Amino acid sequence: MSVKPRAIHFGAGNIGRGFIAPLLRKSGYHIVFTDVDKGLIDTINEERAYDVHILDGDGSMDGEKEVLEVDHVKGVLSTTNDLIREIEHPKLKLITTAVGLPVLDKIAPTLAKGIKARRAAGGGIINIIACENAIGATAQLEEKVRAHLEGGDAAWAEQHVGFANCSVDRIVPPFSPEEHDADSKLDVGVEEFFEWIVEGPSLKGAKPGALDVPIDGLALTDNLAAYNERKLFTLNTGHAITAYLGYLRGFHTVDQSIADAEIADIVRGALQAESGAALCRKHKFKDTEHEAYIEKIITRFQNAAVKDDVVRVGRQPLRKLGRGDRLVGPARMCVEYDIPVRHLATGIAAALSYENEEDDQSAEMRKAITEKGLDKYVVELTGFEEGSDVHKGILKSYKELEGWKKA
Ligand SMILES: NC(=O)C1=CN([C@@H]2O[C@H](COP(=O)(O)OP(=O)(O)OC[C@H]3O[C@@H](n4cnc5c(N)ncnc54)[C@H](O)[C@@H]3O)[C@@H](O)[C@H]2O)C=CC1
Ligand SMILES: O=P(O)(O)OC[C@H]1O[C@](O)(CO)[C@@H](O)[C@@H]1O
Repeated sequence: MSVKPRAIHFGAGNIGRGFIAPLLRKSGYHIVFTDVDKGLIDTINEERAYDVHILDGDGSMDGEKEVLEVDHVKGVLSTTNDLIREIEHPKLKLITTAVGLPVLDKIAPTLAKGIKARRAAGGGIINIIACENAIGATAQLEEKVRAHLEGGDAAWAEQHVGFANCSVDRIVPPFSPEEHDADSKLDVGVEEFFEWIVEGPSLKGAKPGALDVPIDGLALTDNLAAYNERKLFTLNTGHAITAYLGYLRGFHTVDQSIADAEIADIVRGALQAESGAALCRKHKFKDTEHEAYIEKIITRFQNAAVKDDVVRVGRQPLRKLGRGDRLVGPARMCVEYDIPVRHLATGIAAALSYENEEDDQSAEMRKAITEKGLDKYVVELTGFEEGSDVHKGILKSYKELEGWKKA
């Protein structure tokens, strides 16, 4: 008897359609997208399929290397009871999310309601994986879901719902169907590279530590912390620095920015001698392998076919300046290992210099710098003491970058 497993994916956006769904579909899952965007859900239900354009080409086919179809998809609005019925569905095996970290708060009550309904319907085990750019995103979601469960429901969830953290890596910027002569506005453009690493021991199922229906392209690990930090403090660190410095220089895309020799030197300096050195010390990555990992990432930034906007990559600078996030996080790790952080300090200063009225966090940051003064604000944001080497380095770079703005 065929299994026909089902998966619900929260957030039918770029990562959902361009990364998670294609892998699930290839592995035999039927995908139910759920989103707050009614227009998007209606389109999914009208079209039932879309194409994923692999943007790693040589310039022929508009920079496209391959086009892959994702079919058998449907959509339900996340604000309706249809979603609860989907969570009850006996063939449901997996729930994934890619909605943005702050949105996990909003979906947690719905997930808890769905879990209660699944228990009442006599449903079986499911696993939940939050595919967001943050360390421990699923653990954060789990805590929020559990806050809405009590008594028998909480005990049932303990036995029947696995919450597994993961690291997700694929560059999926907004895609223009018109530019690519694409058939559907659901189509999405992605780089060829992807990496999805999931914490195996947290998964529940017939075989502990594994999914009952394995996903081709998903790797399991019992050491997620290392891969999570490797990805966030390399890909995201380099990407953010490239974006903020590029923005200051007036570039529009990541590939334009990384083609600037000075920017590329700063990014390499931050990733190799600083975050890379700390990551290798902490997680015992081999130097040569880590160097190759960095170089592969720089090649990915150079991919002109994805046309990744620096404004997208730099979005929400205050989140990116969080103490555990991609800029301050690796700098703090370097300090722990006595590694000087000249280039990371420049990256932090570039984020602090980000001036884009259309980004609420940029506006909030500019206001705070004016009201509190940069010295104090850097202490508040980063936790680095006033007068420490890193603190001084950030202030010095911030001044130097003022010259970039005028250039
Ligand atoms: N785009 C990328 O290259 C990558 C993104 N990520 C992470 O994936 C997450 C999603 O990013 P994108 O796909 O780029 O964003 P996106 O904006 O393209 O998609 C997010 C989707 O979530 C939906 N949504 C918002 N609130 C919702 C709610 N309450 N319930 C259900 N759906 C809701 C939105 O309507 C939208 O369709 C973020 O955490 C991002 O950091 C991670 C790796 C790569
Ligand atoms: O999605 P965020 O966290 O705002 O950051 C953008 C980053 O996420 C990615 O979309 C994928 O990791 C990168 O392109 C970029 O570094």
